[in-house]
Amino acid sequence: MKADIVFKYFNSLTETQKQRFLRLEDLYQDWNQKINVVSRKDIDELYLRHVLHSLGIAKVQQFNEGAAILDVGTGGGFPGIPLAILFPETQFTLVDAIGKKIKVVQEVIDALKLDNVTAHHSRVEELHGRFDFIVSRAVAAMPTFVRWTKGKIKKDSAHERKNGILYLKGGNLDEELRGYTNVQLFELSGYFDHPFFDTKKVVYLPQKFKG
Ligand SMILES: C[S@@+](CC[C@H](N)C(=O)[O-])C[C@H]1O[C@@H](n2cnc3c(N)ncnc32)[C@H](O)[C@@H]1O
Repeated sequence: MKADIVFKYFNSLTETQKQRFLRLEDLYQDWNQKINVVSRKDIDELYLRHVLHSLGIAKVQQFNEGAAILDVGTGGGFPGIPLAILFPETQFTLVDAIGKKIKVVQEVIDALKLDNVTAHHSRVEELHGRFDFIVSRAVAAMPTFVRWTKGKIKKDSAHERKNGILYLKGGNLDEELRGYTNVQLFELSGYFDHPFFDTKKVVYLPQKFKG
């Protein structure tokens, strides 16, 4: 069973969570035939490259009940959908600038009856509201991303860690992250034993407030 790789690293899932993870394969296979939201190469490795990778954020930060999380540029729903399955008491907002991607995300939300997720067709710069954490993968370089999401993080923290950005990135980030003195990198190879994660990281950038 392909979802086993997820169950191996998240071994205290409820039956509902397991069933939801298991359904992702059929849902994405089906939707990908109609609208290409996940690259053809990656769809065969959905649980490794998309689901488990998304859940790497959860190894770094557990989200509290009632917390608000924004997934910027969610595409087909990553990392937002796997995280919303894992944290059913946390509220997730998934946003993407491309309508057909949000249509797929909405179909997945409906099929799984995920009542803790809302999906919006919008550029993030035009979205209102404030969130505890902003999560993302493969959307923009950090300086652009920080500019787009400015003013969207709540000042008061509901978690031990300060509110901020949790971004899934790979490769050498020295150049891109130069100038962010408060950034922290978490190597996913420390949590998941598979070559796919060799260069993968969660980049945590705490929100800075003036005054
Ligand atoms: C490479 S895809 C990544 C999708 C998903 N995060 C993943 O990792 O599978 C980048 C996505 O970001 C979206 N995007 C880019 N700029 C955006 C913006 N300013 N606001 C909202 N979505 C944006 C694009 O429409 C696209 O779906």
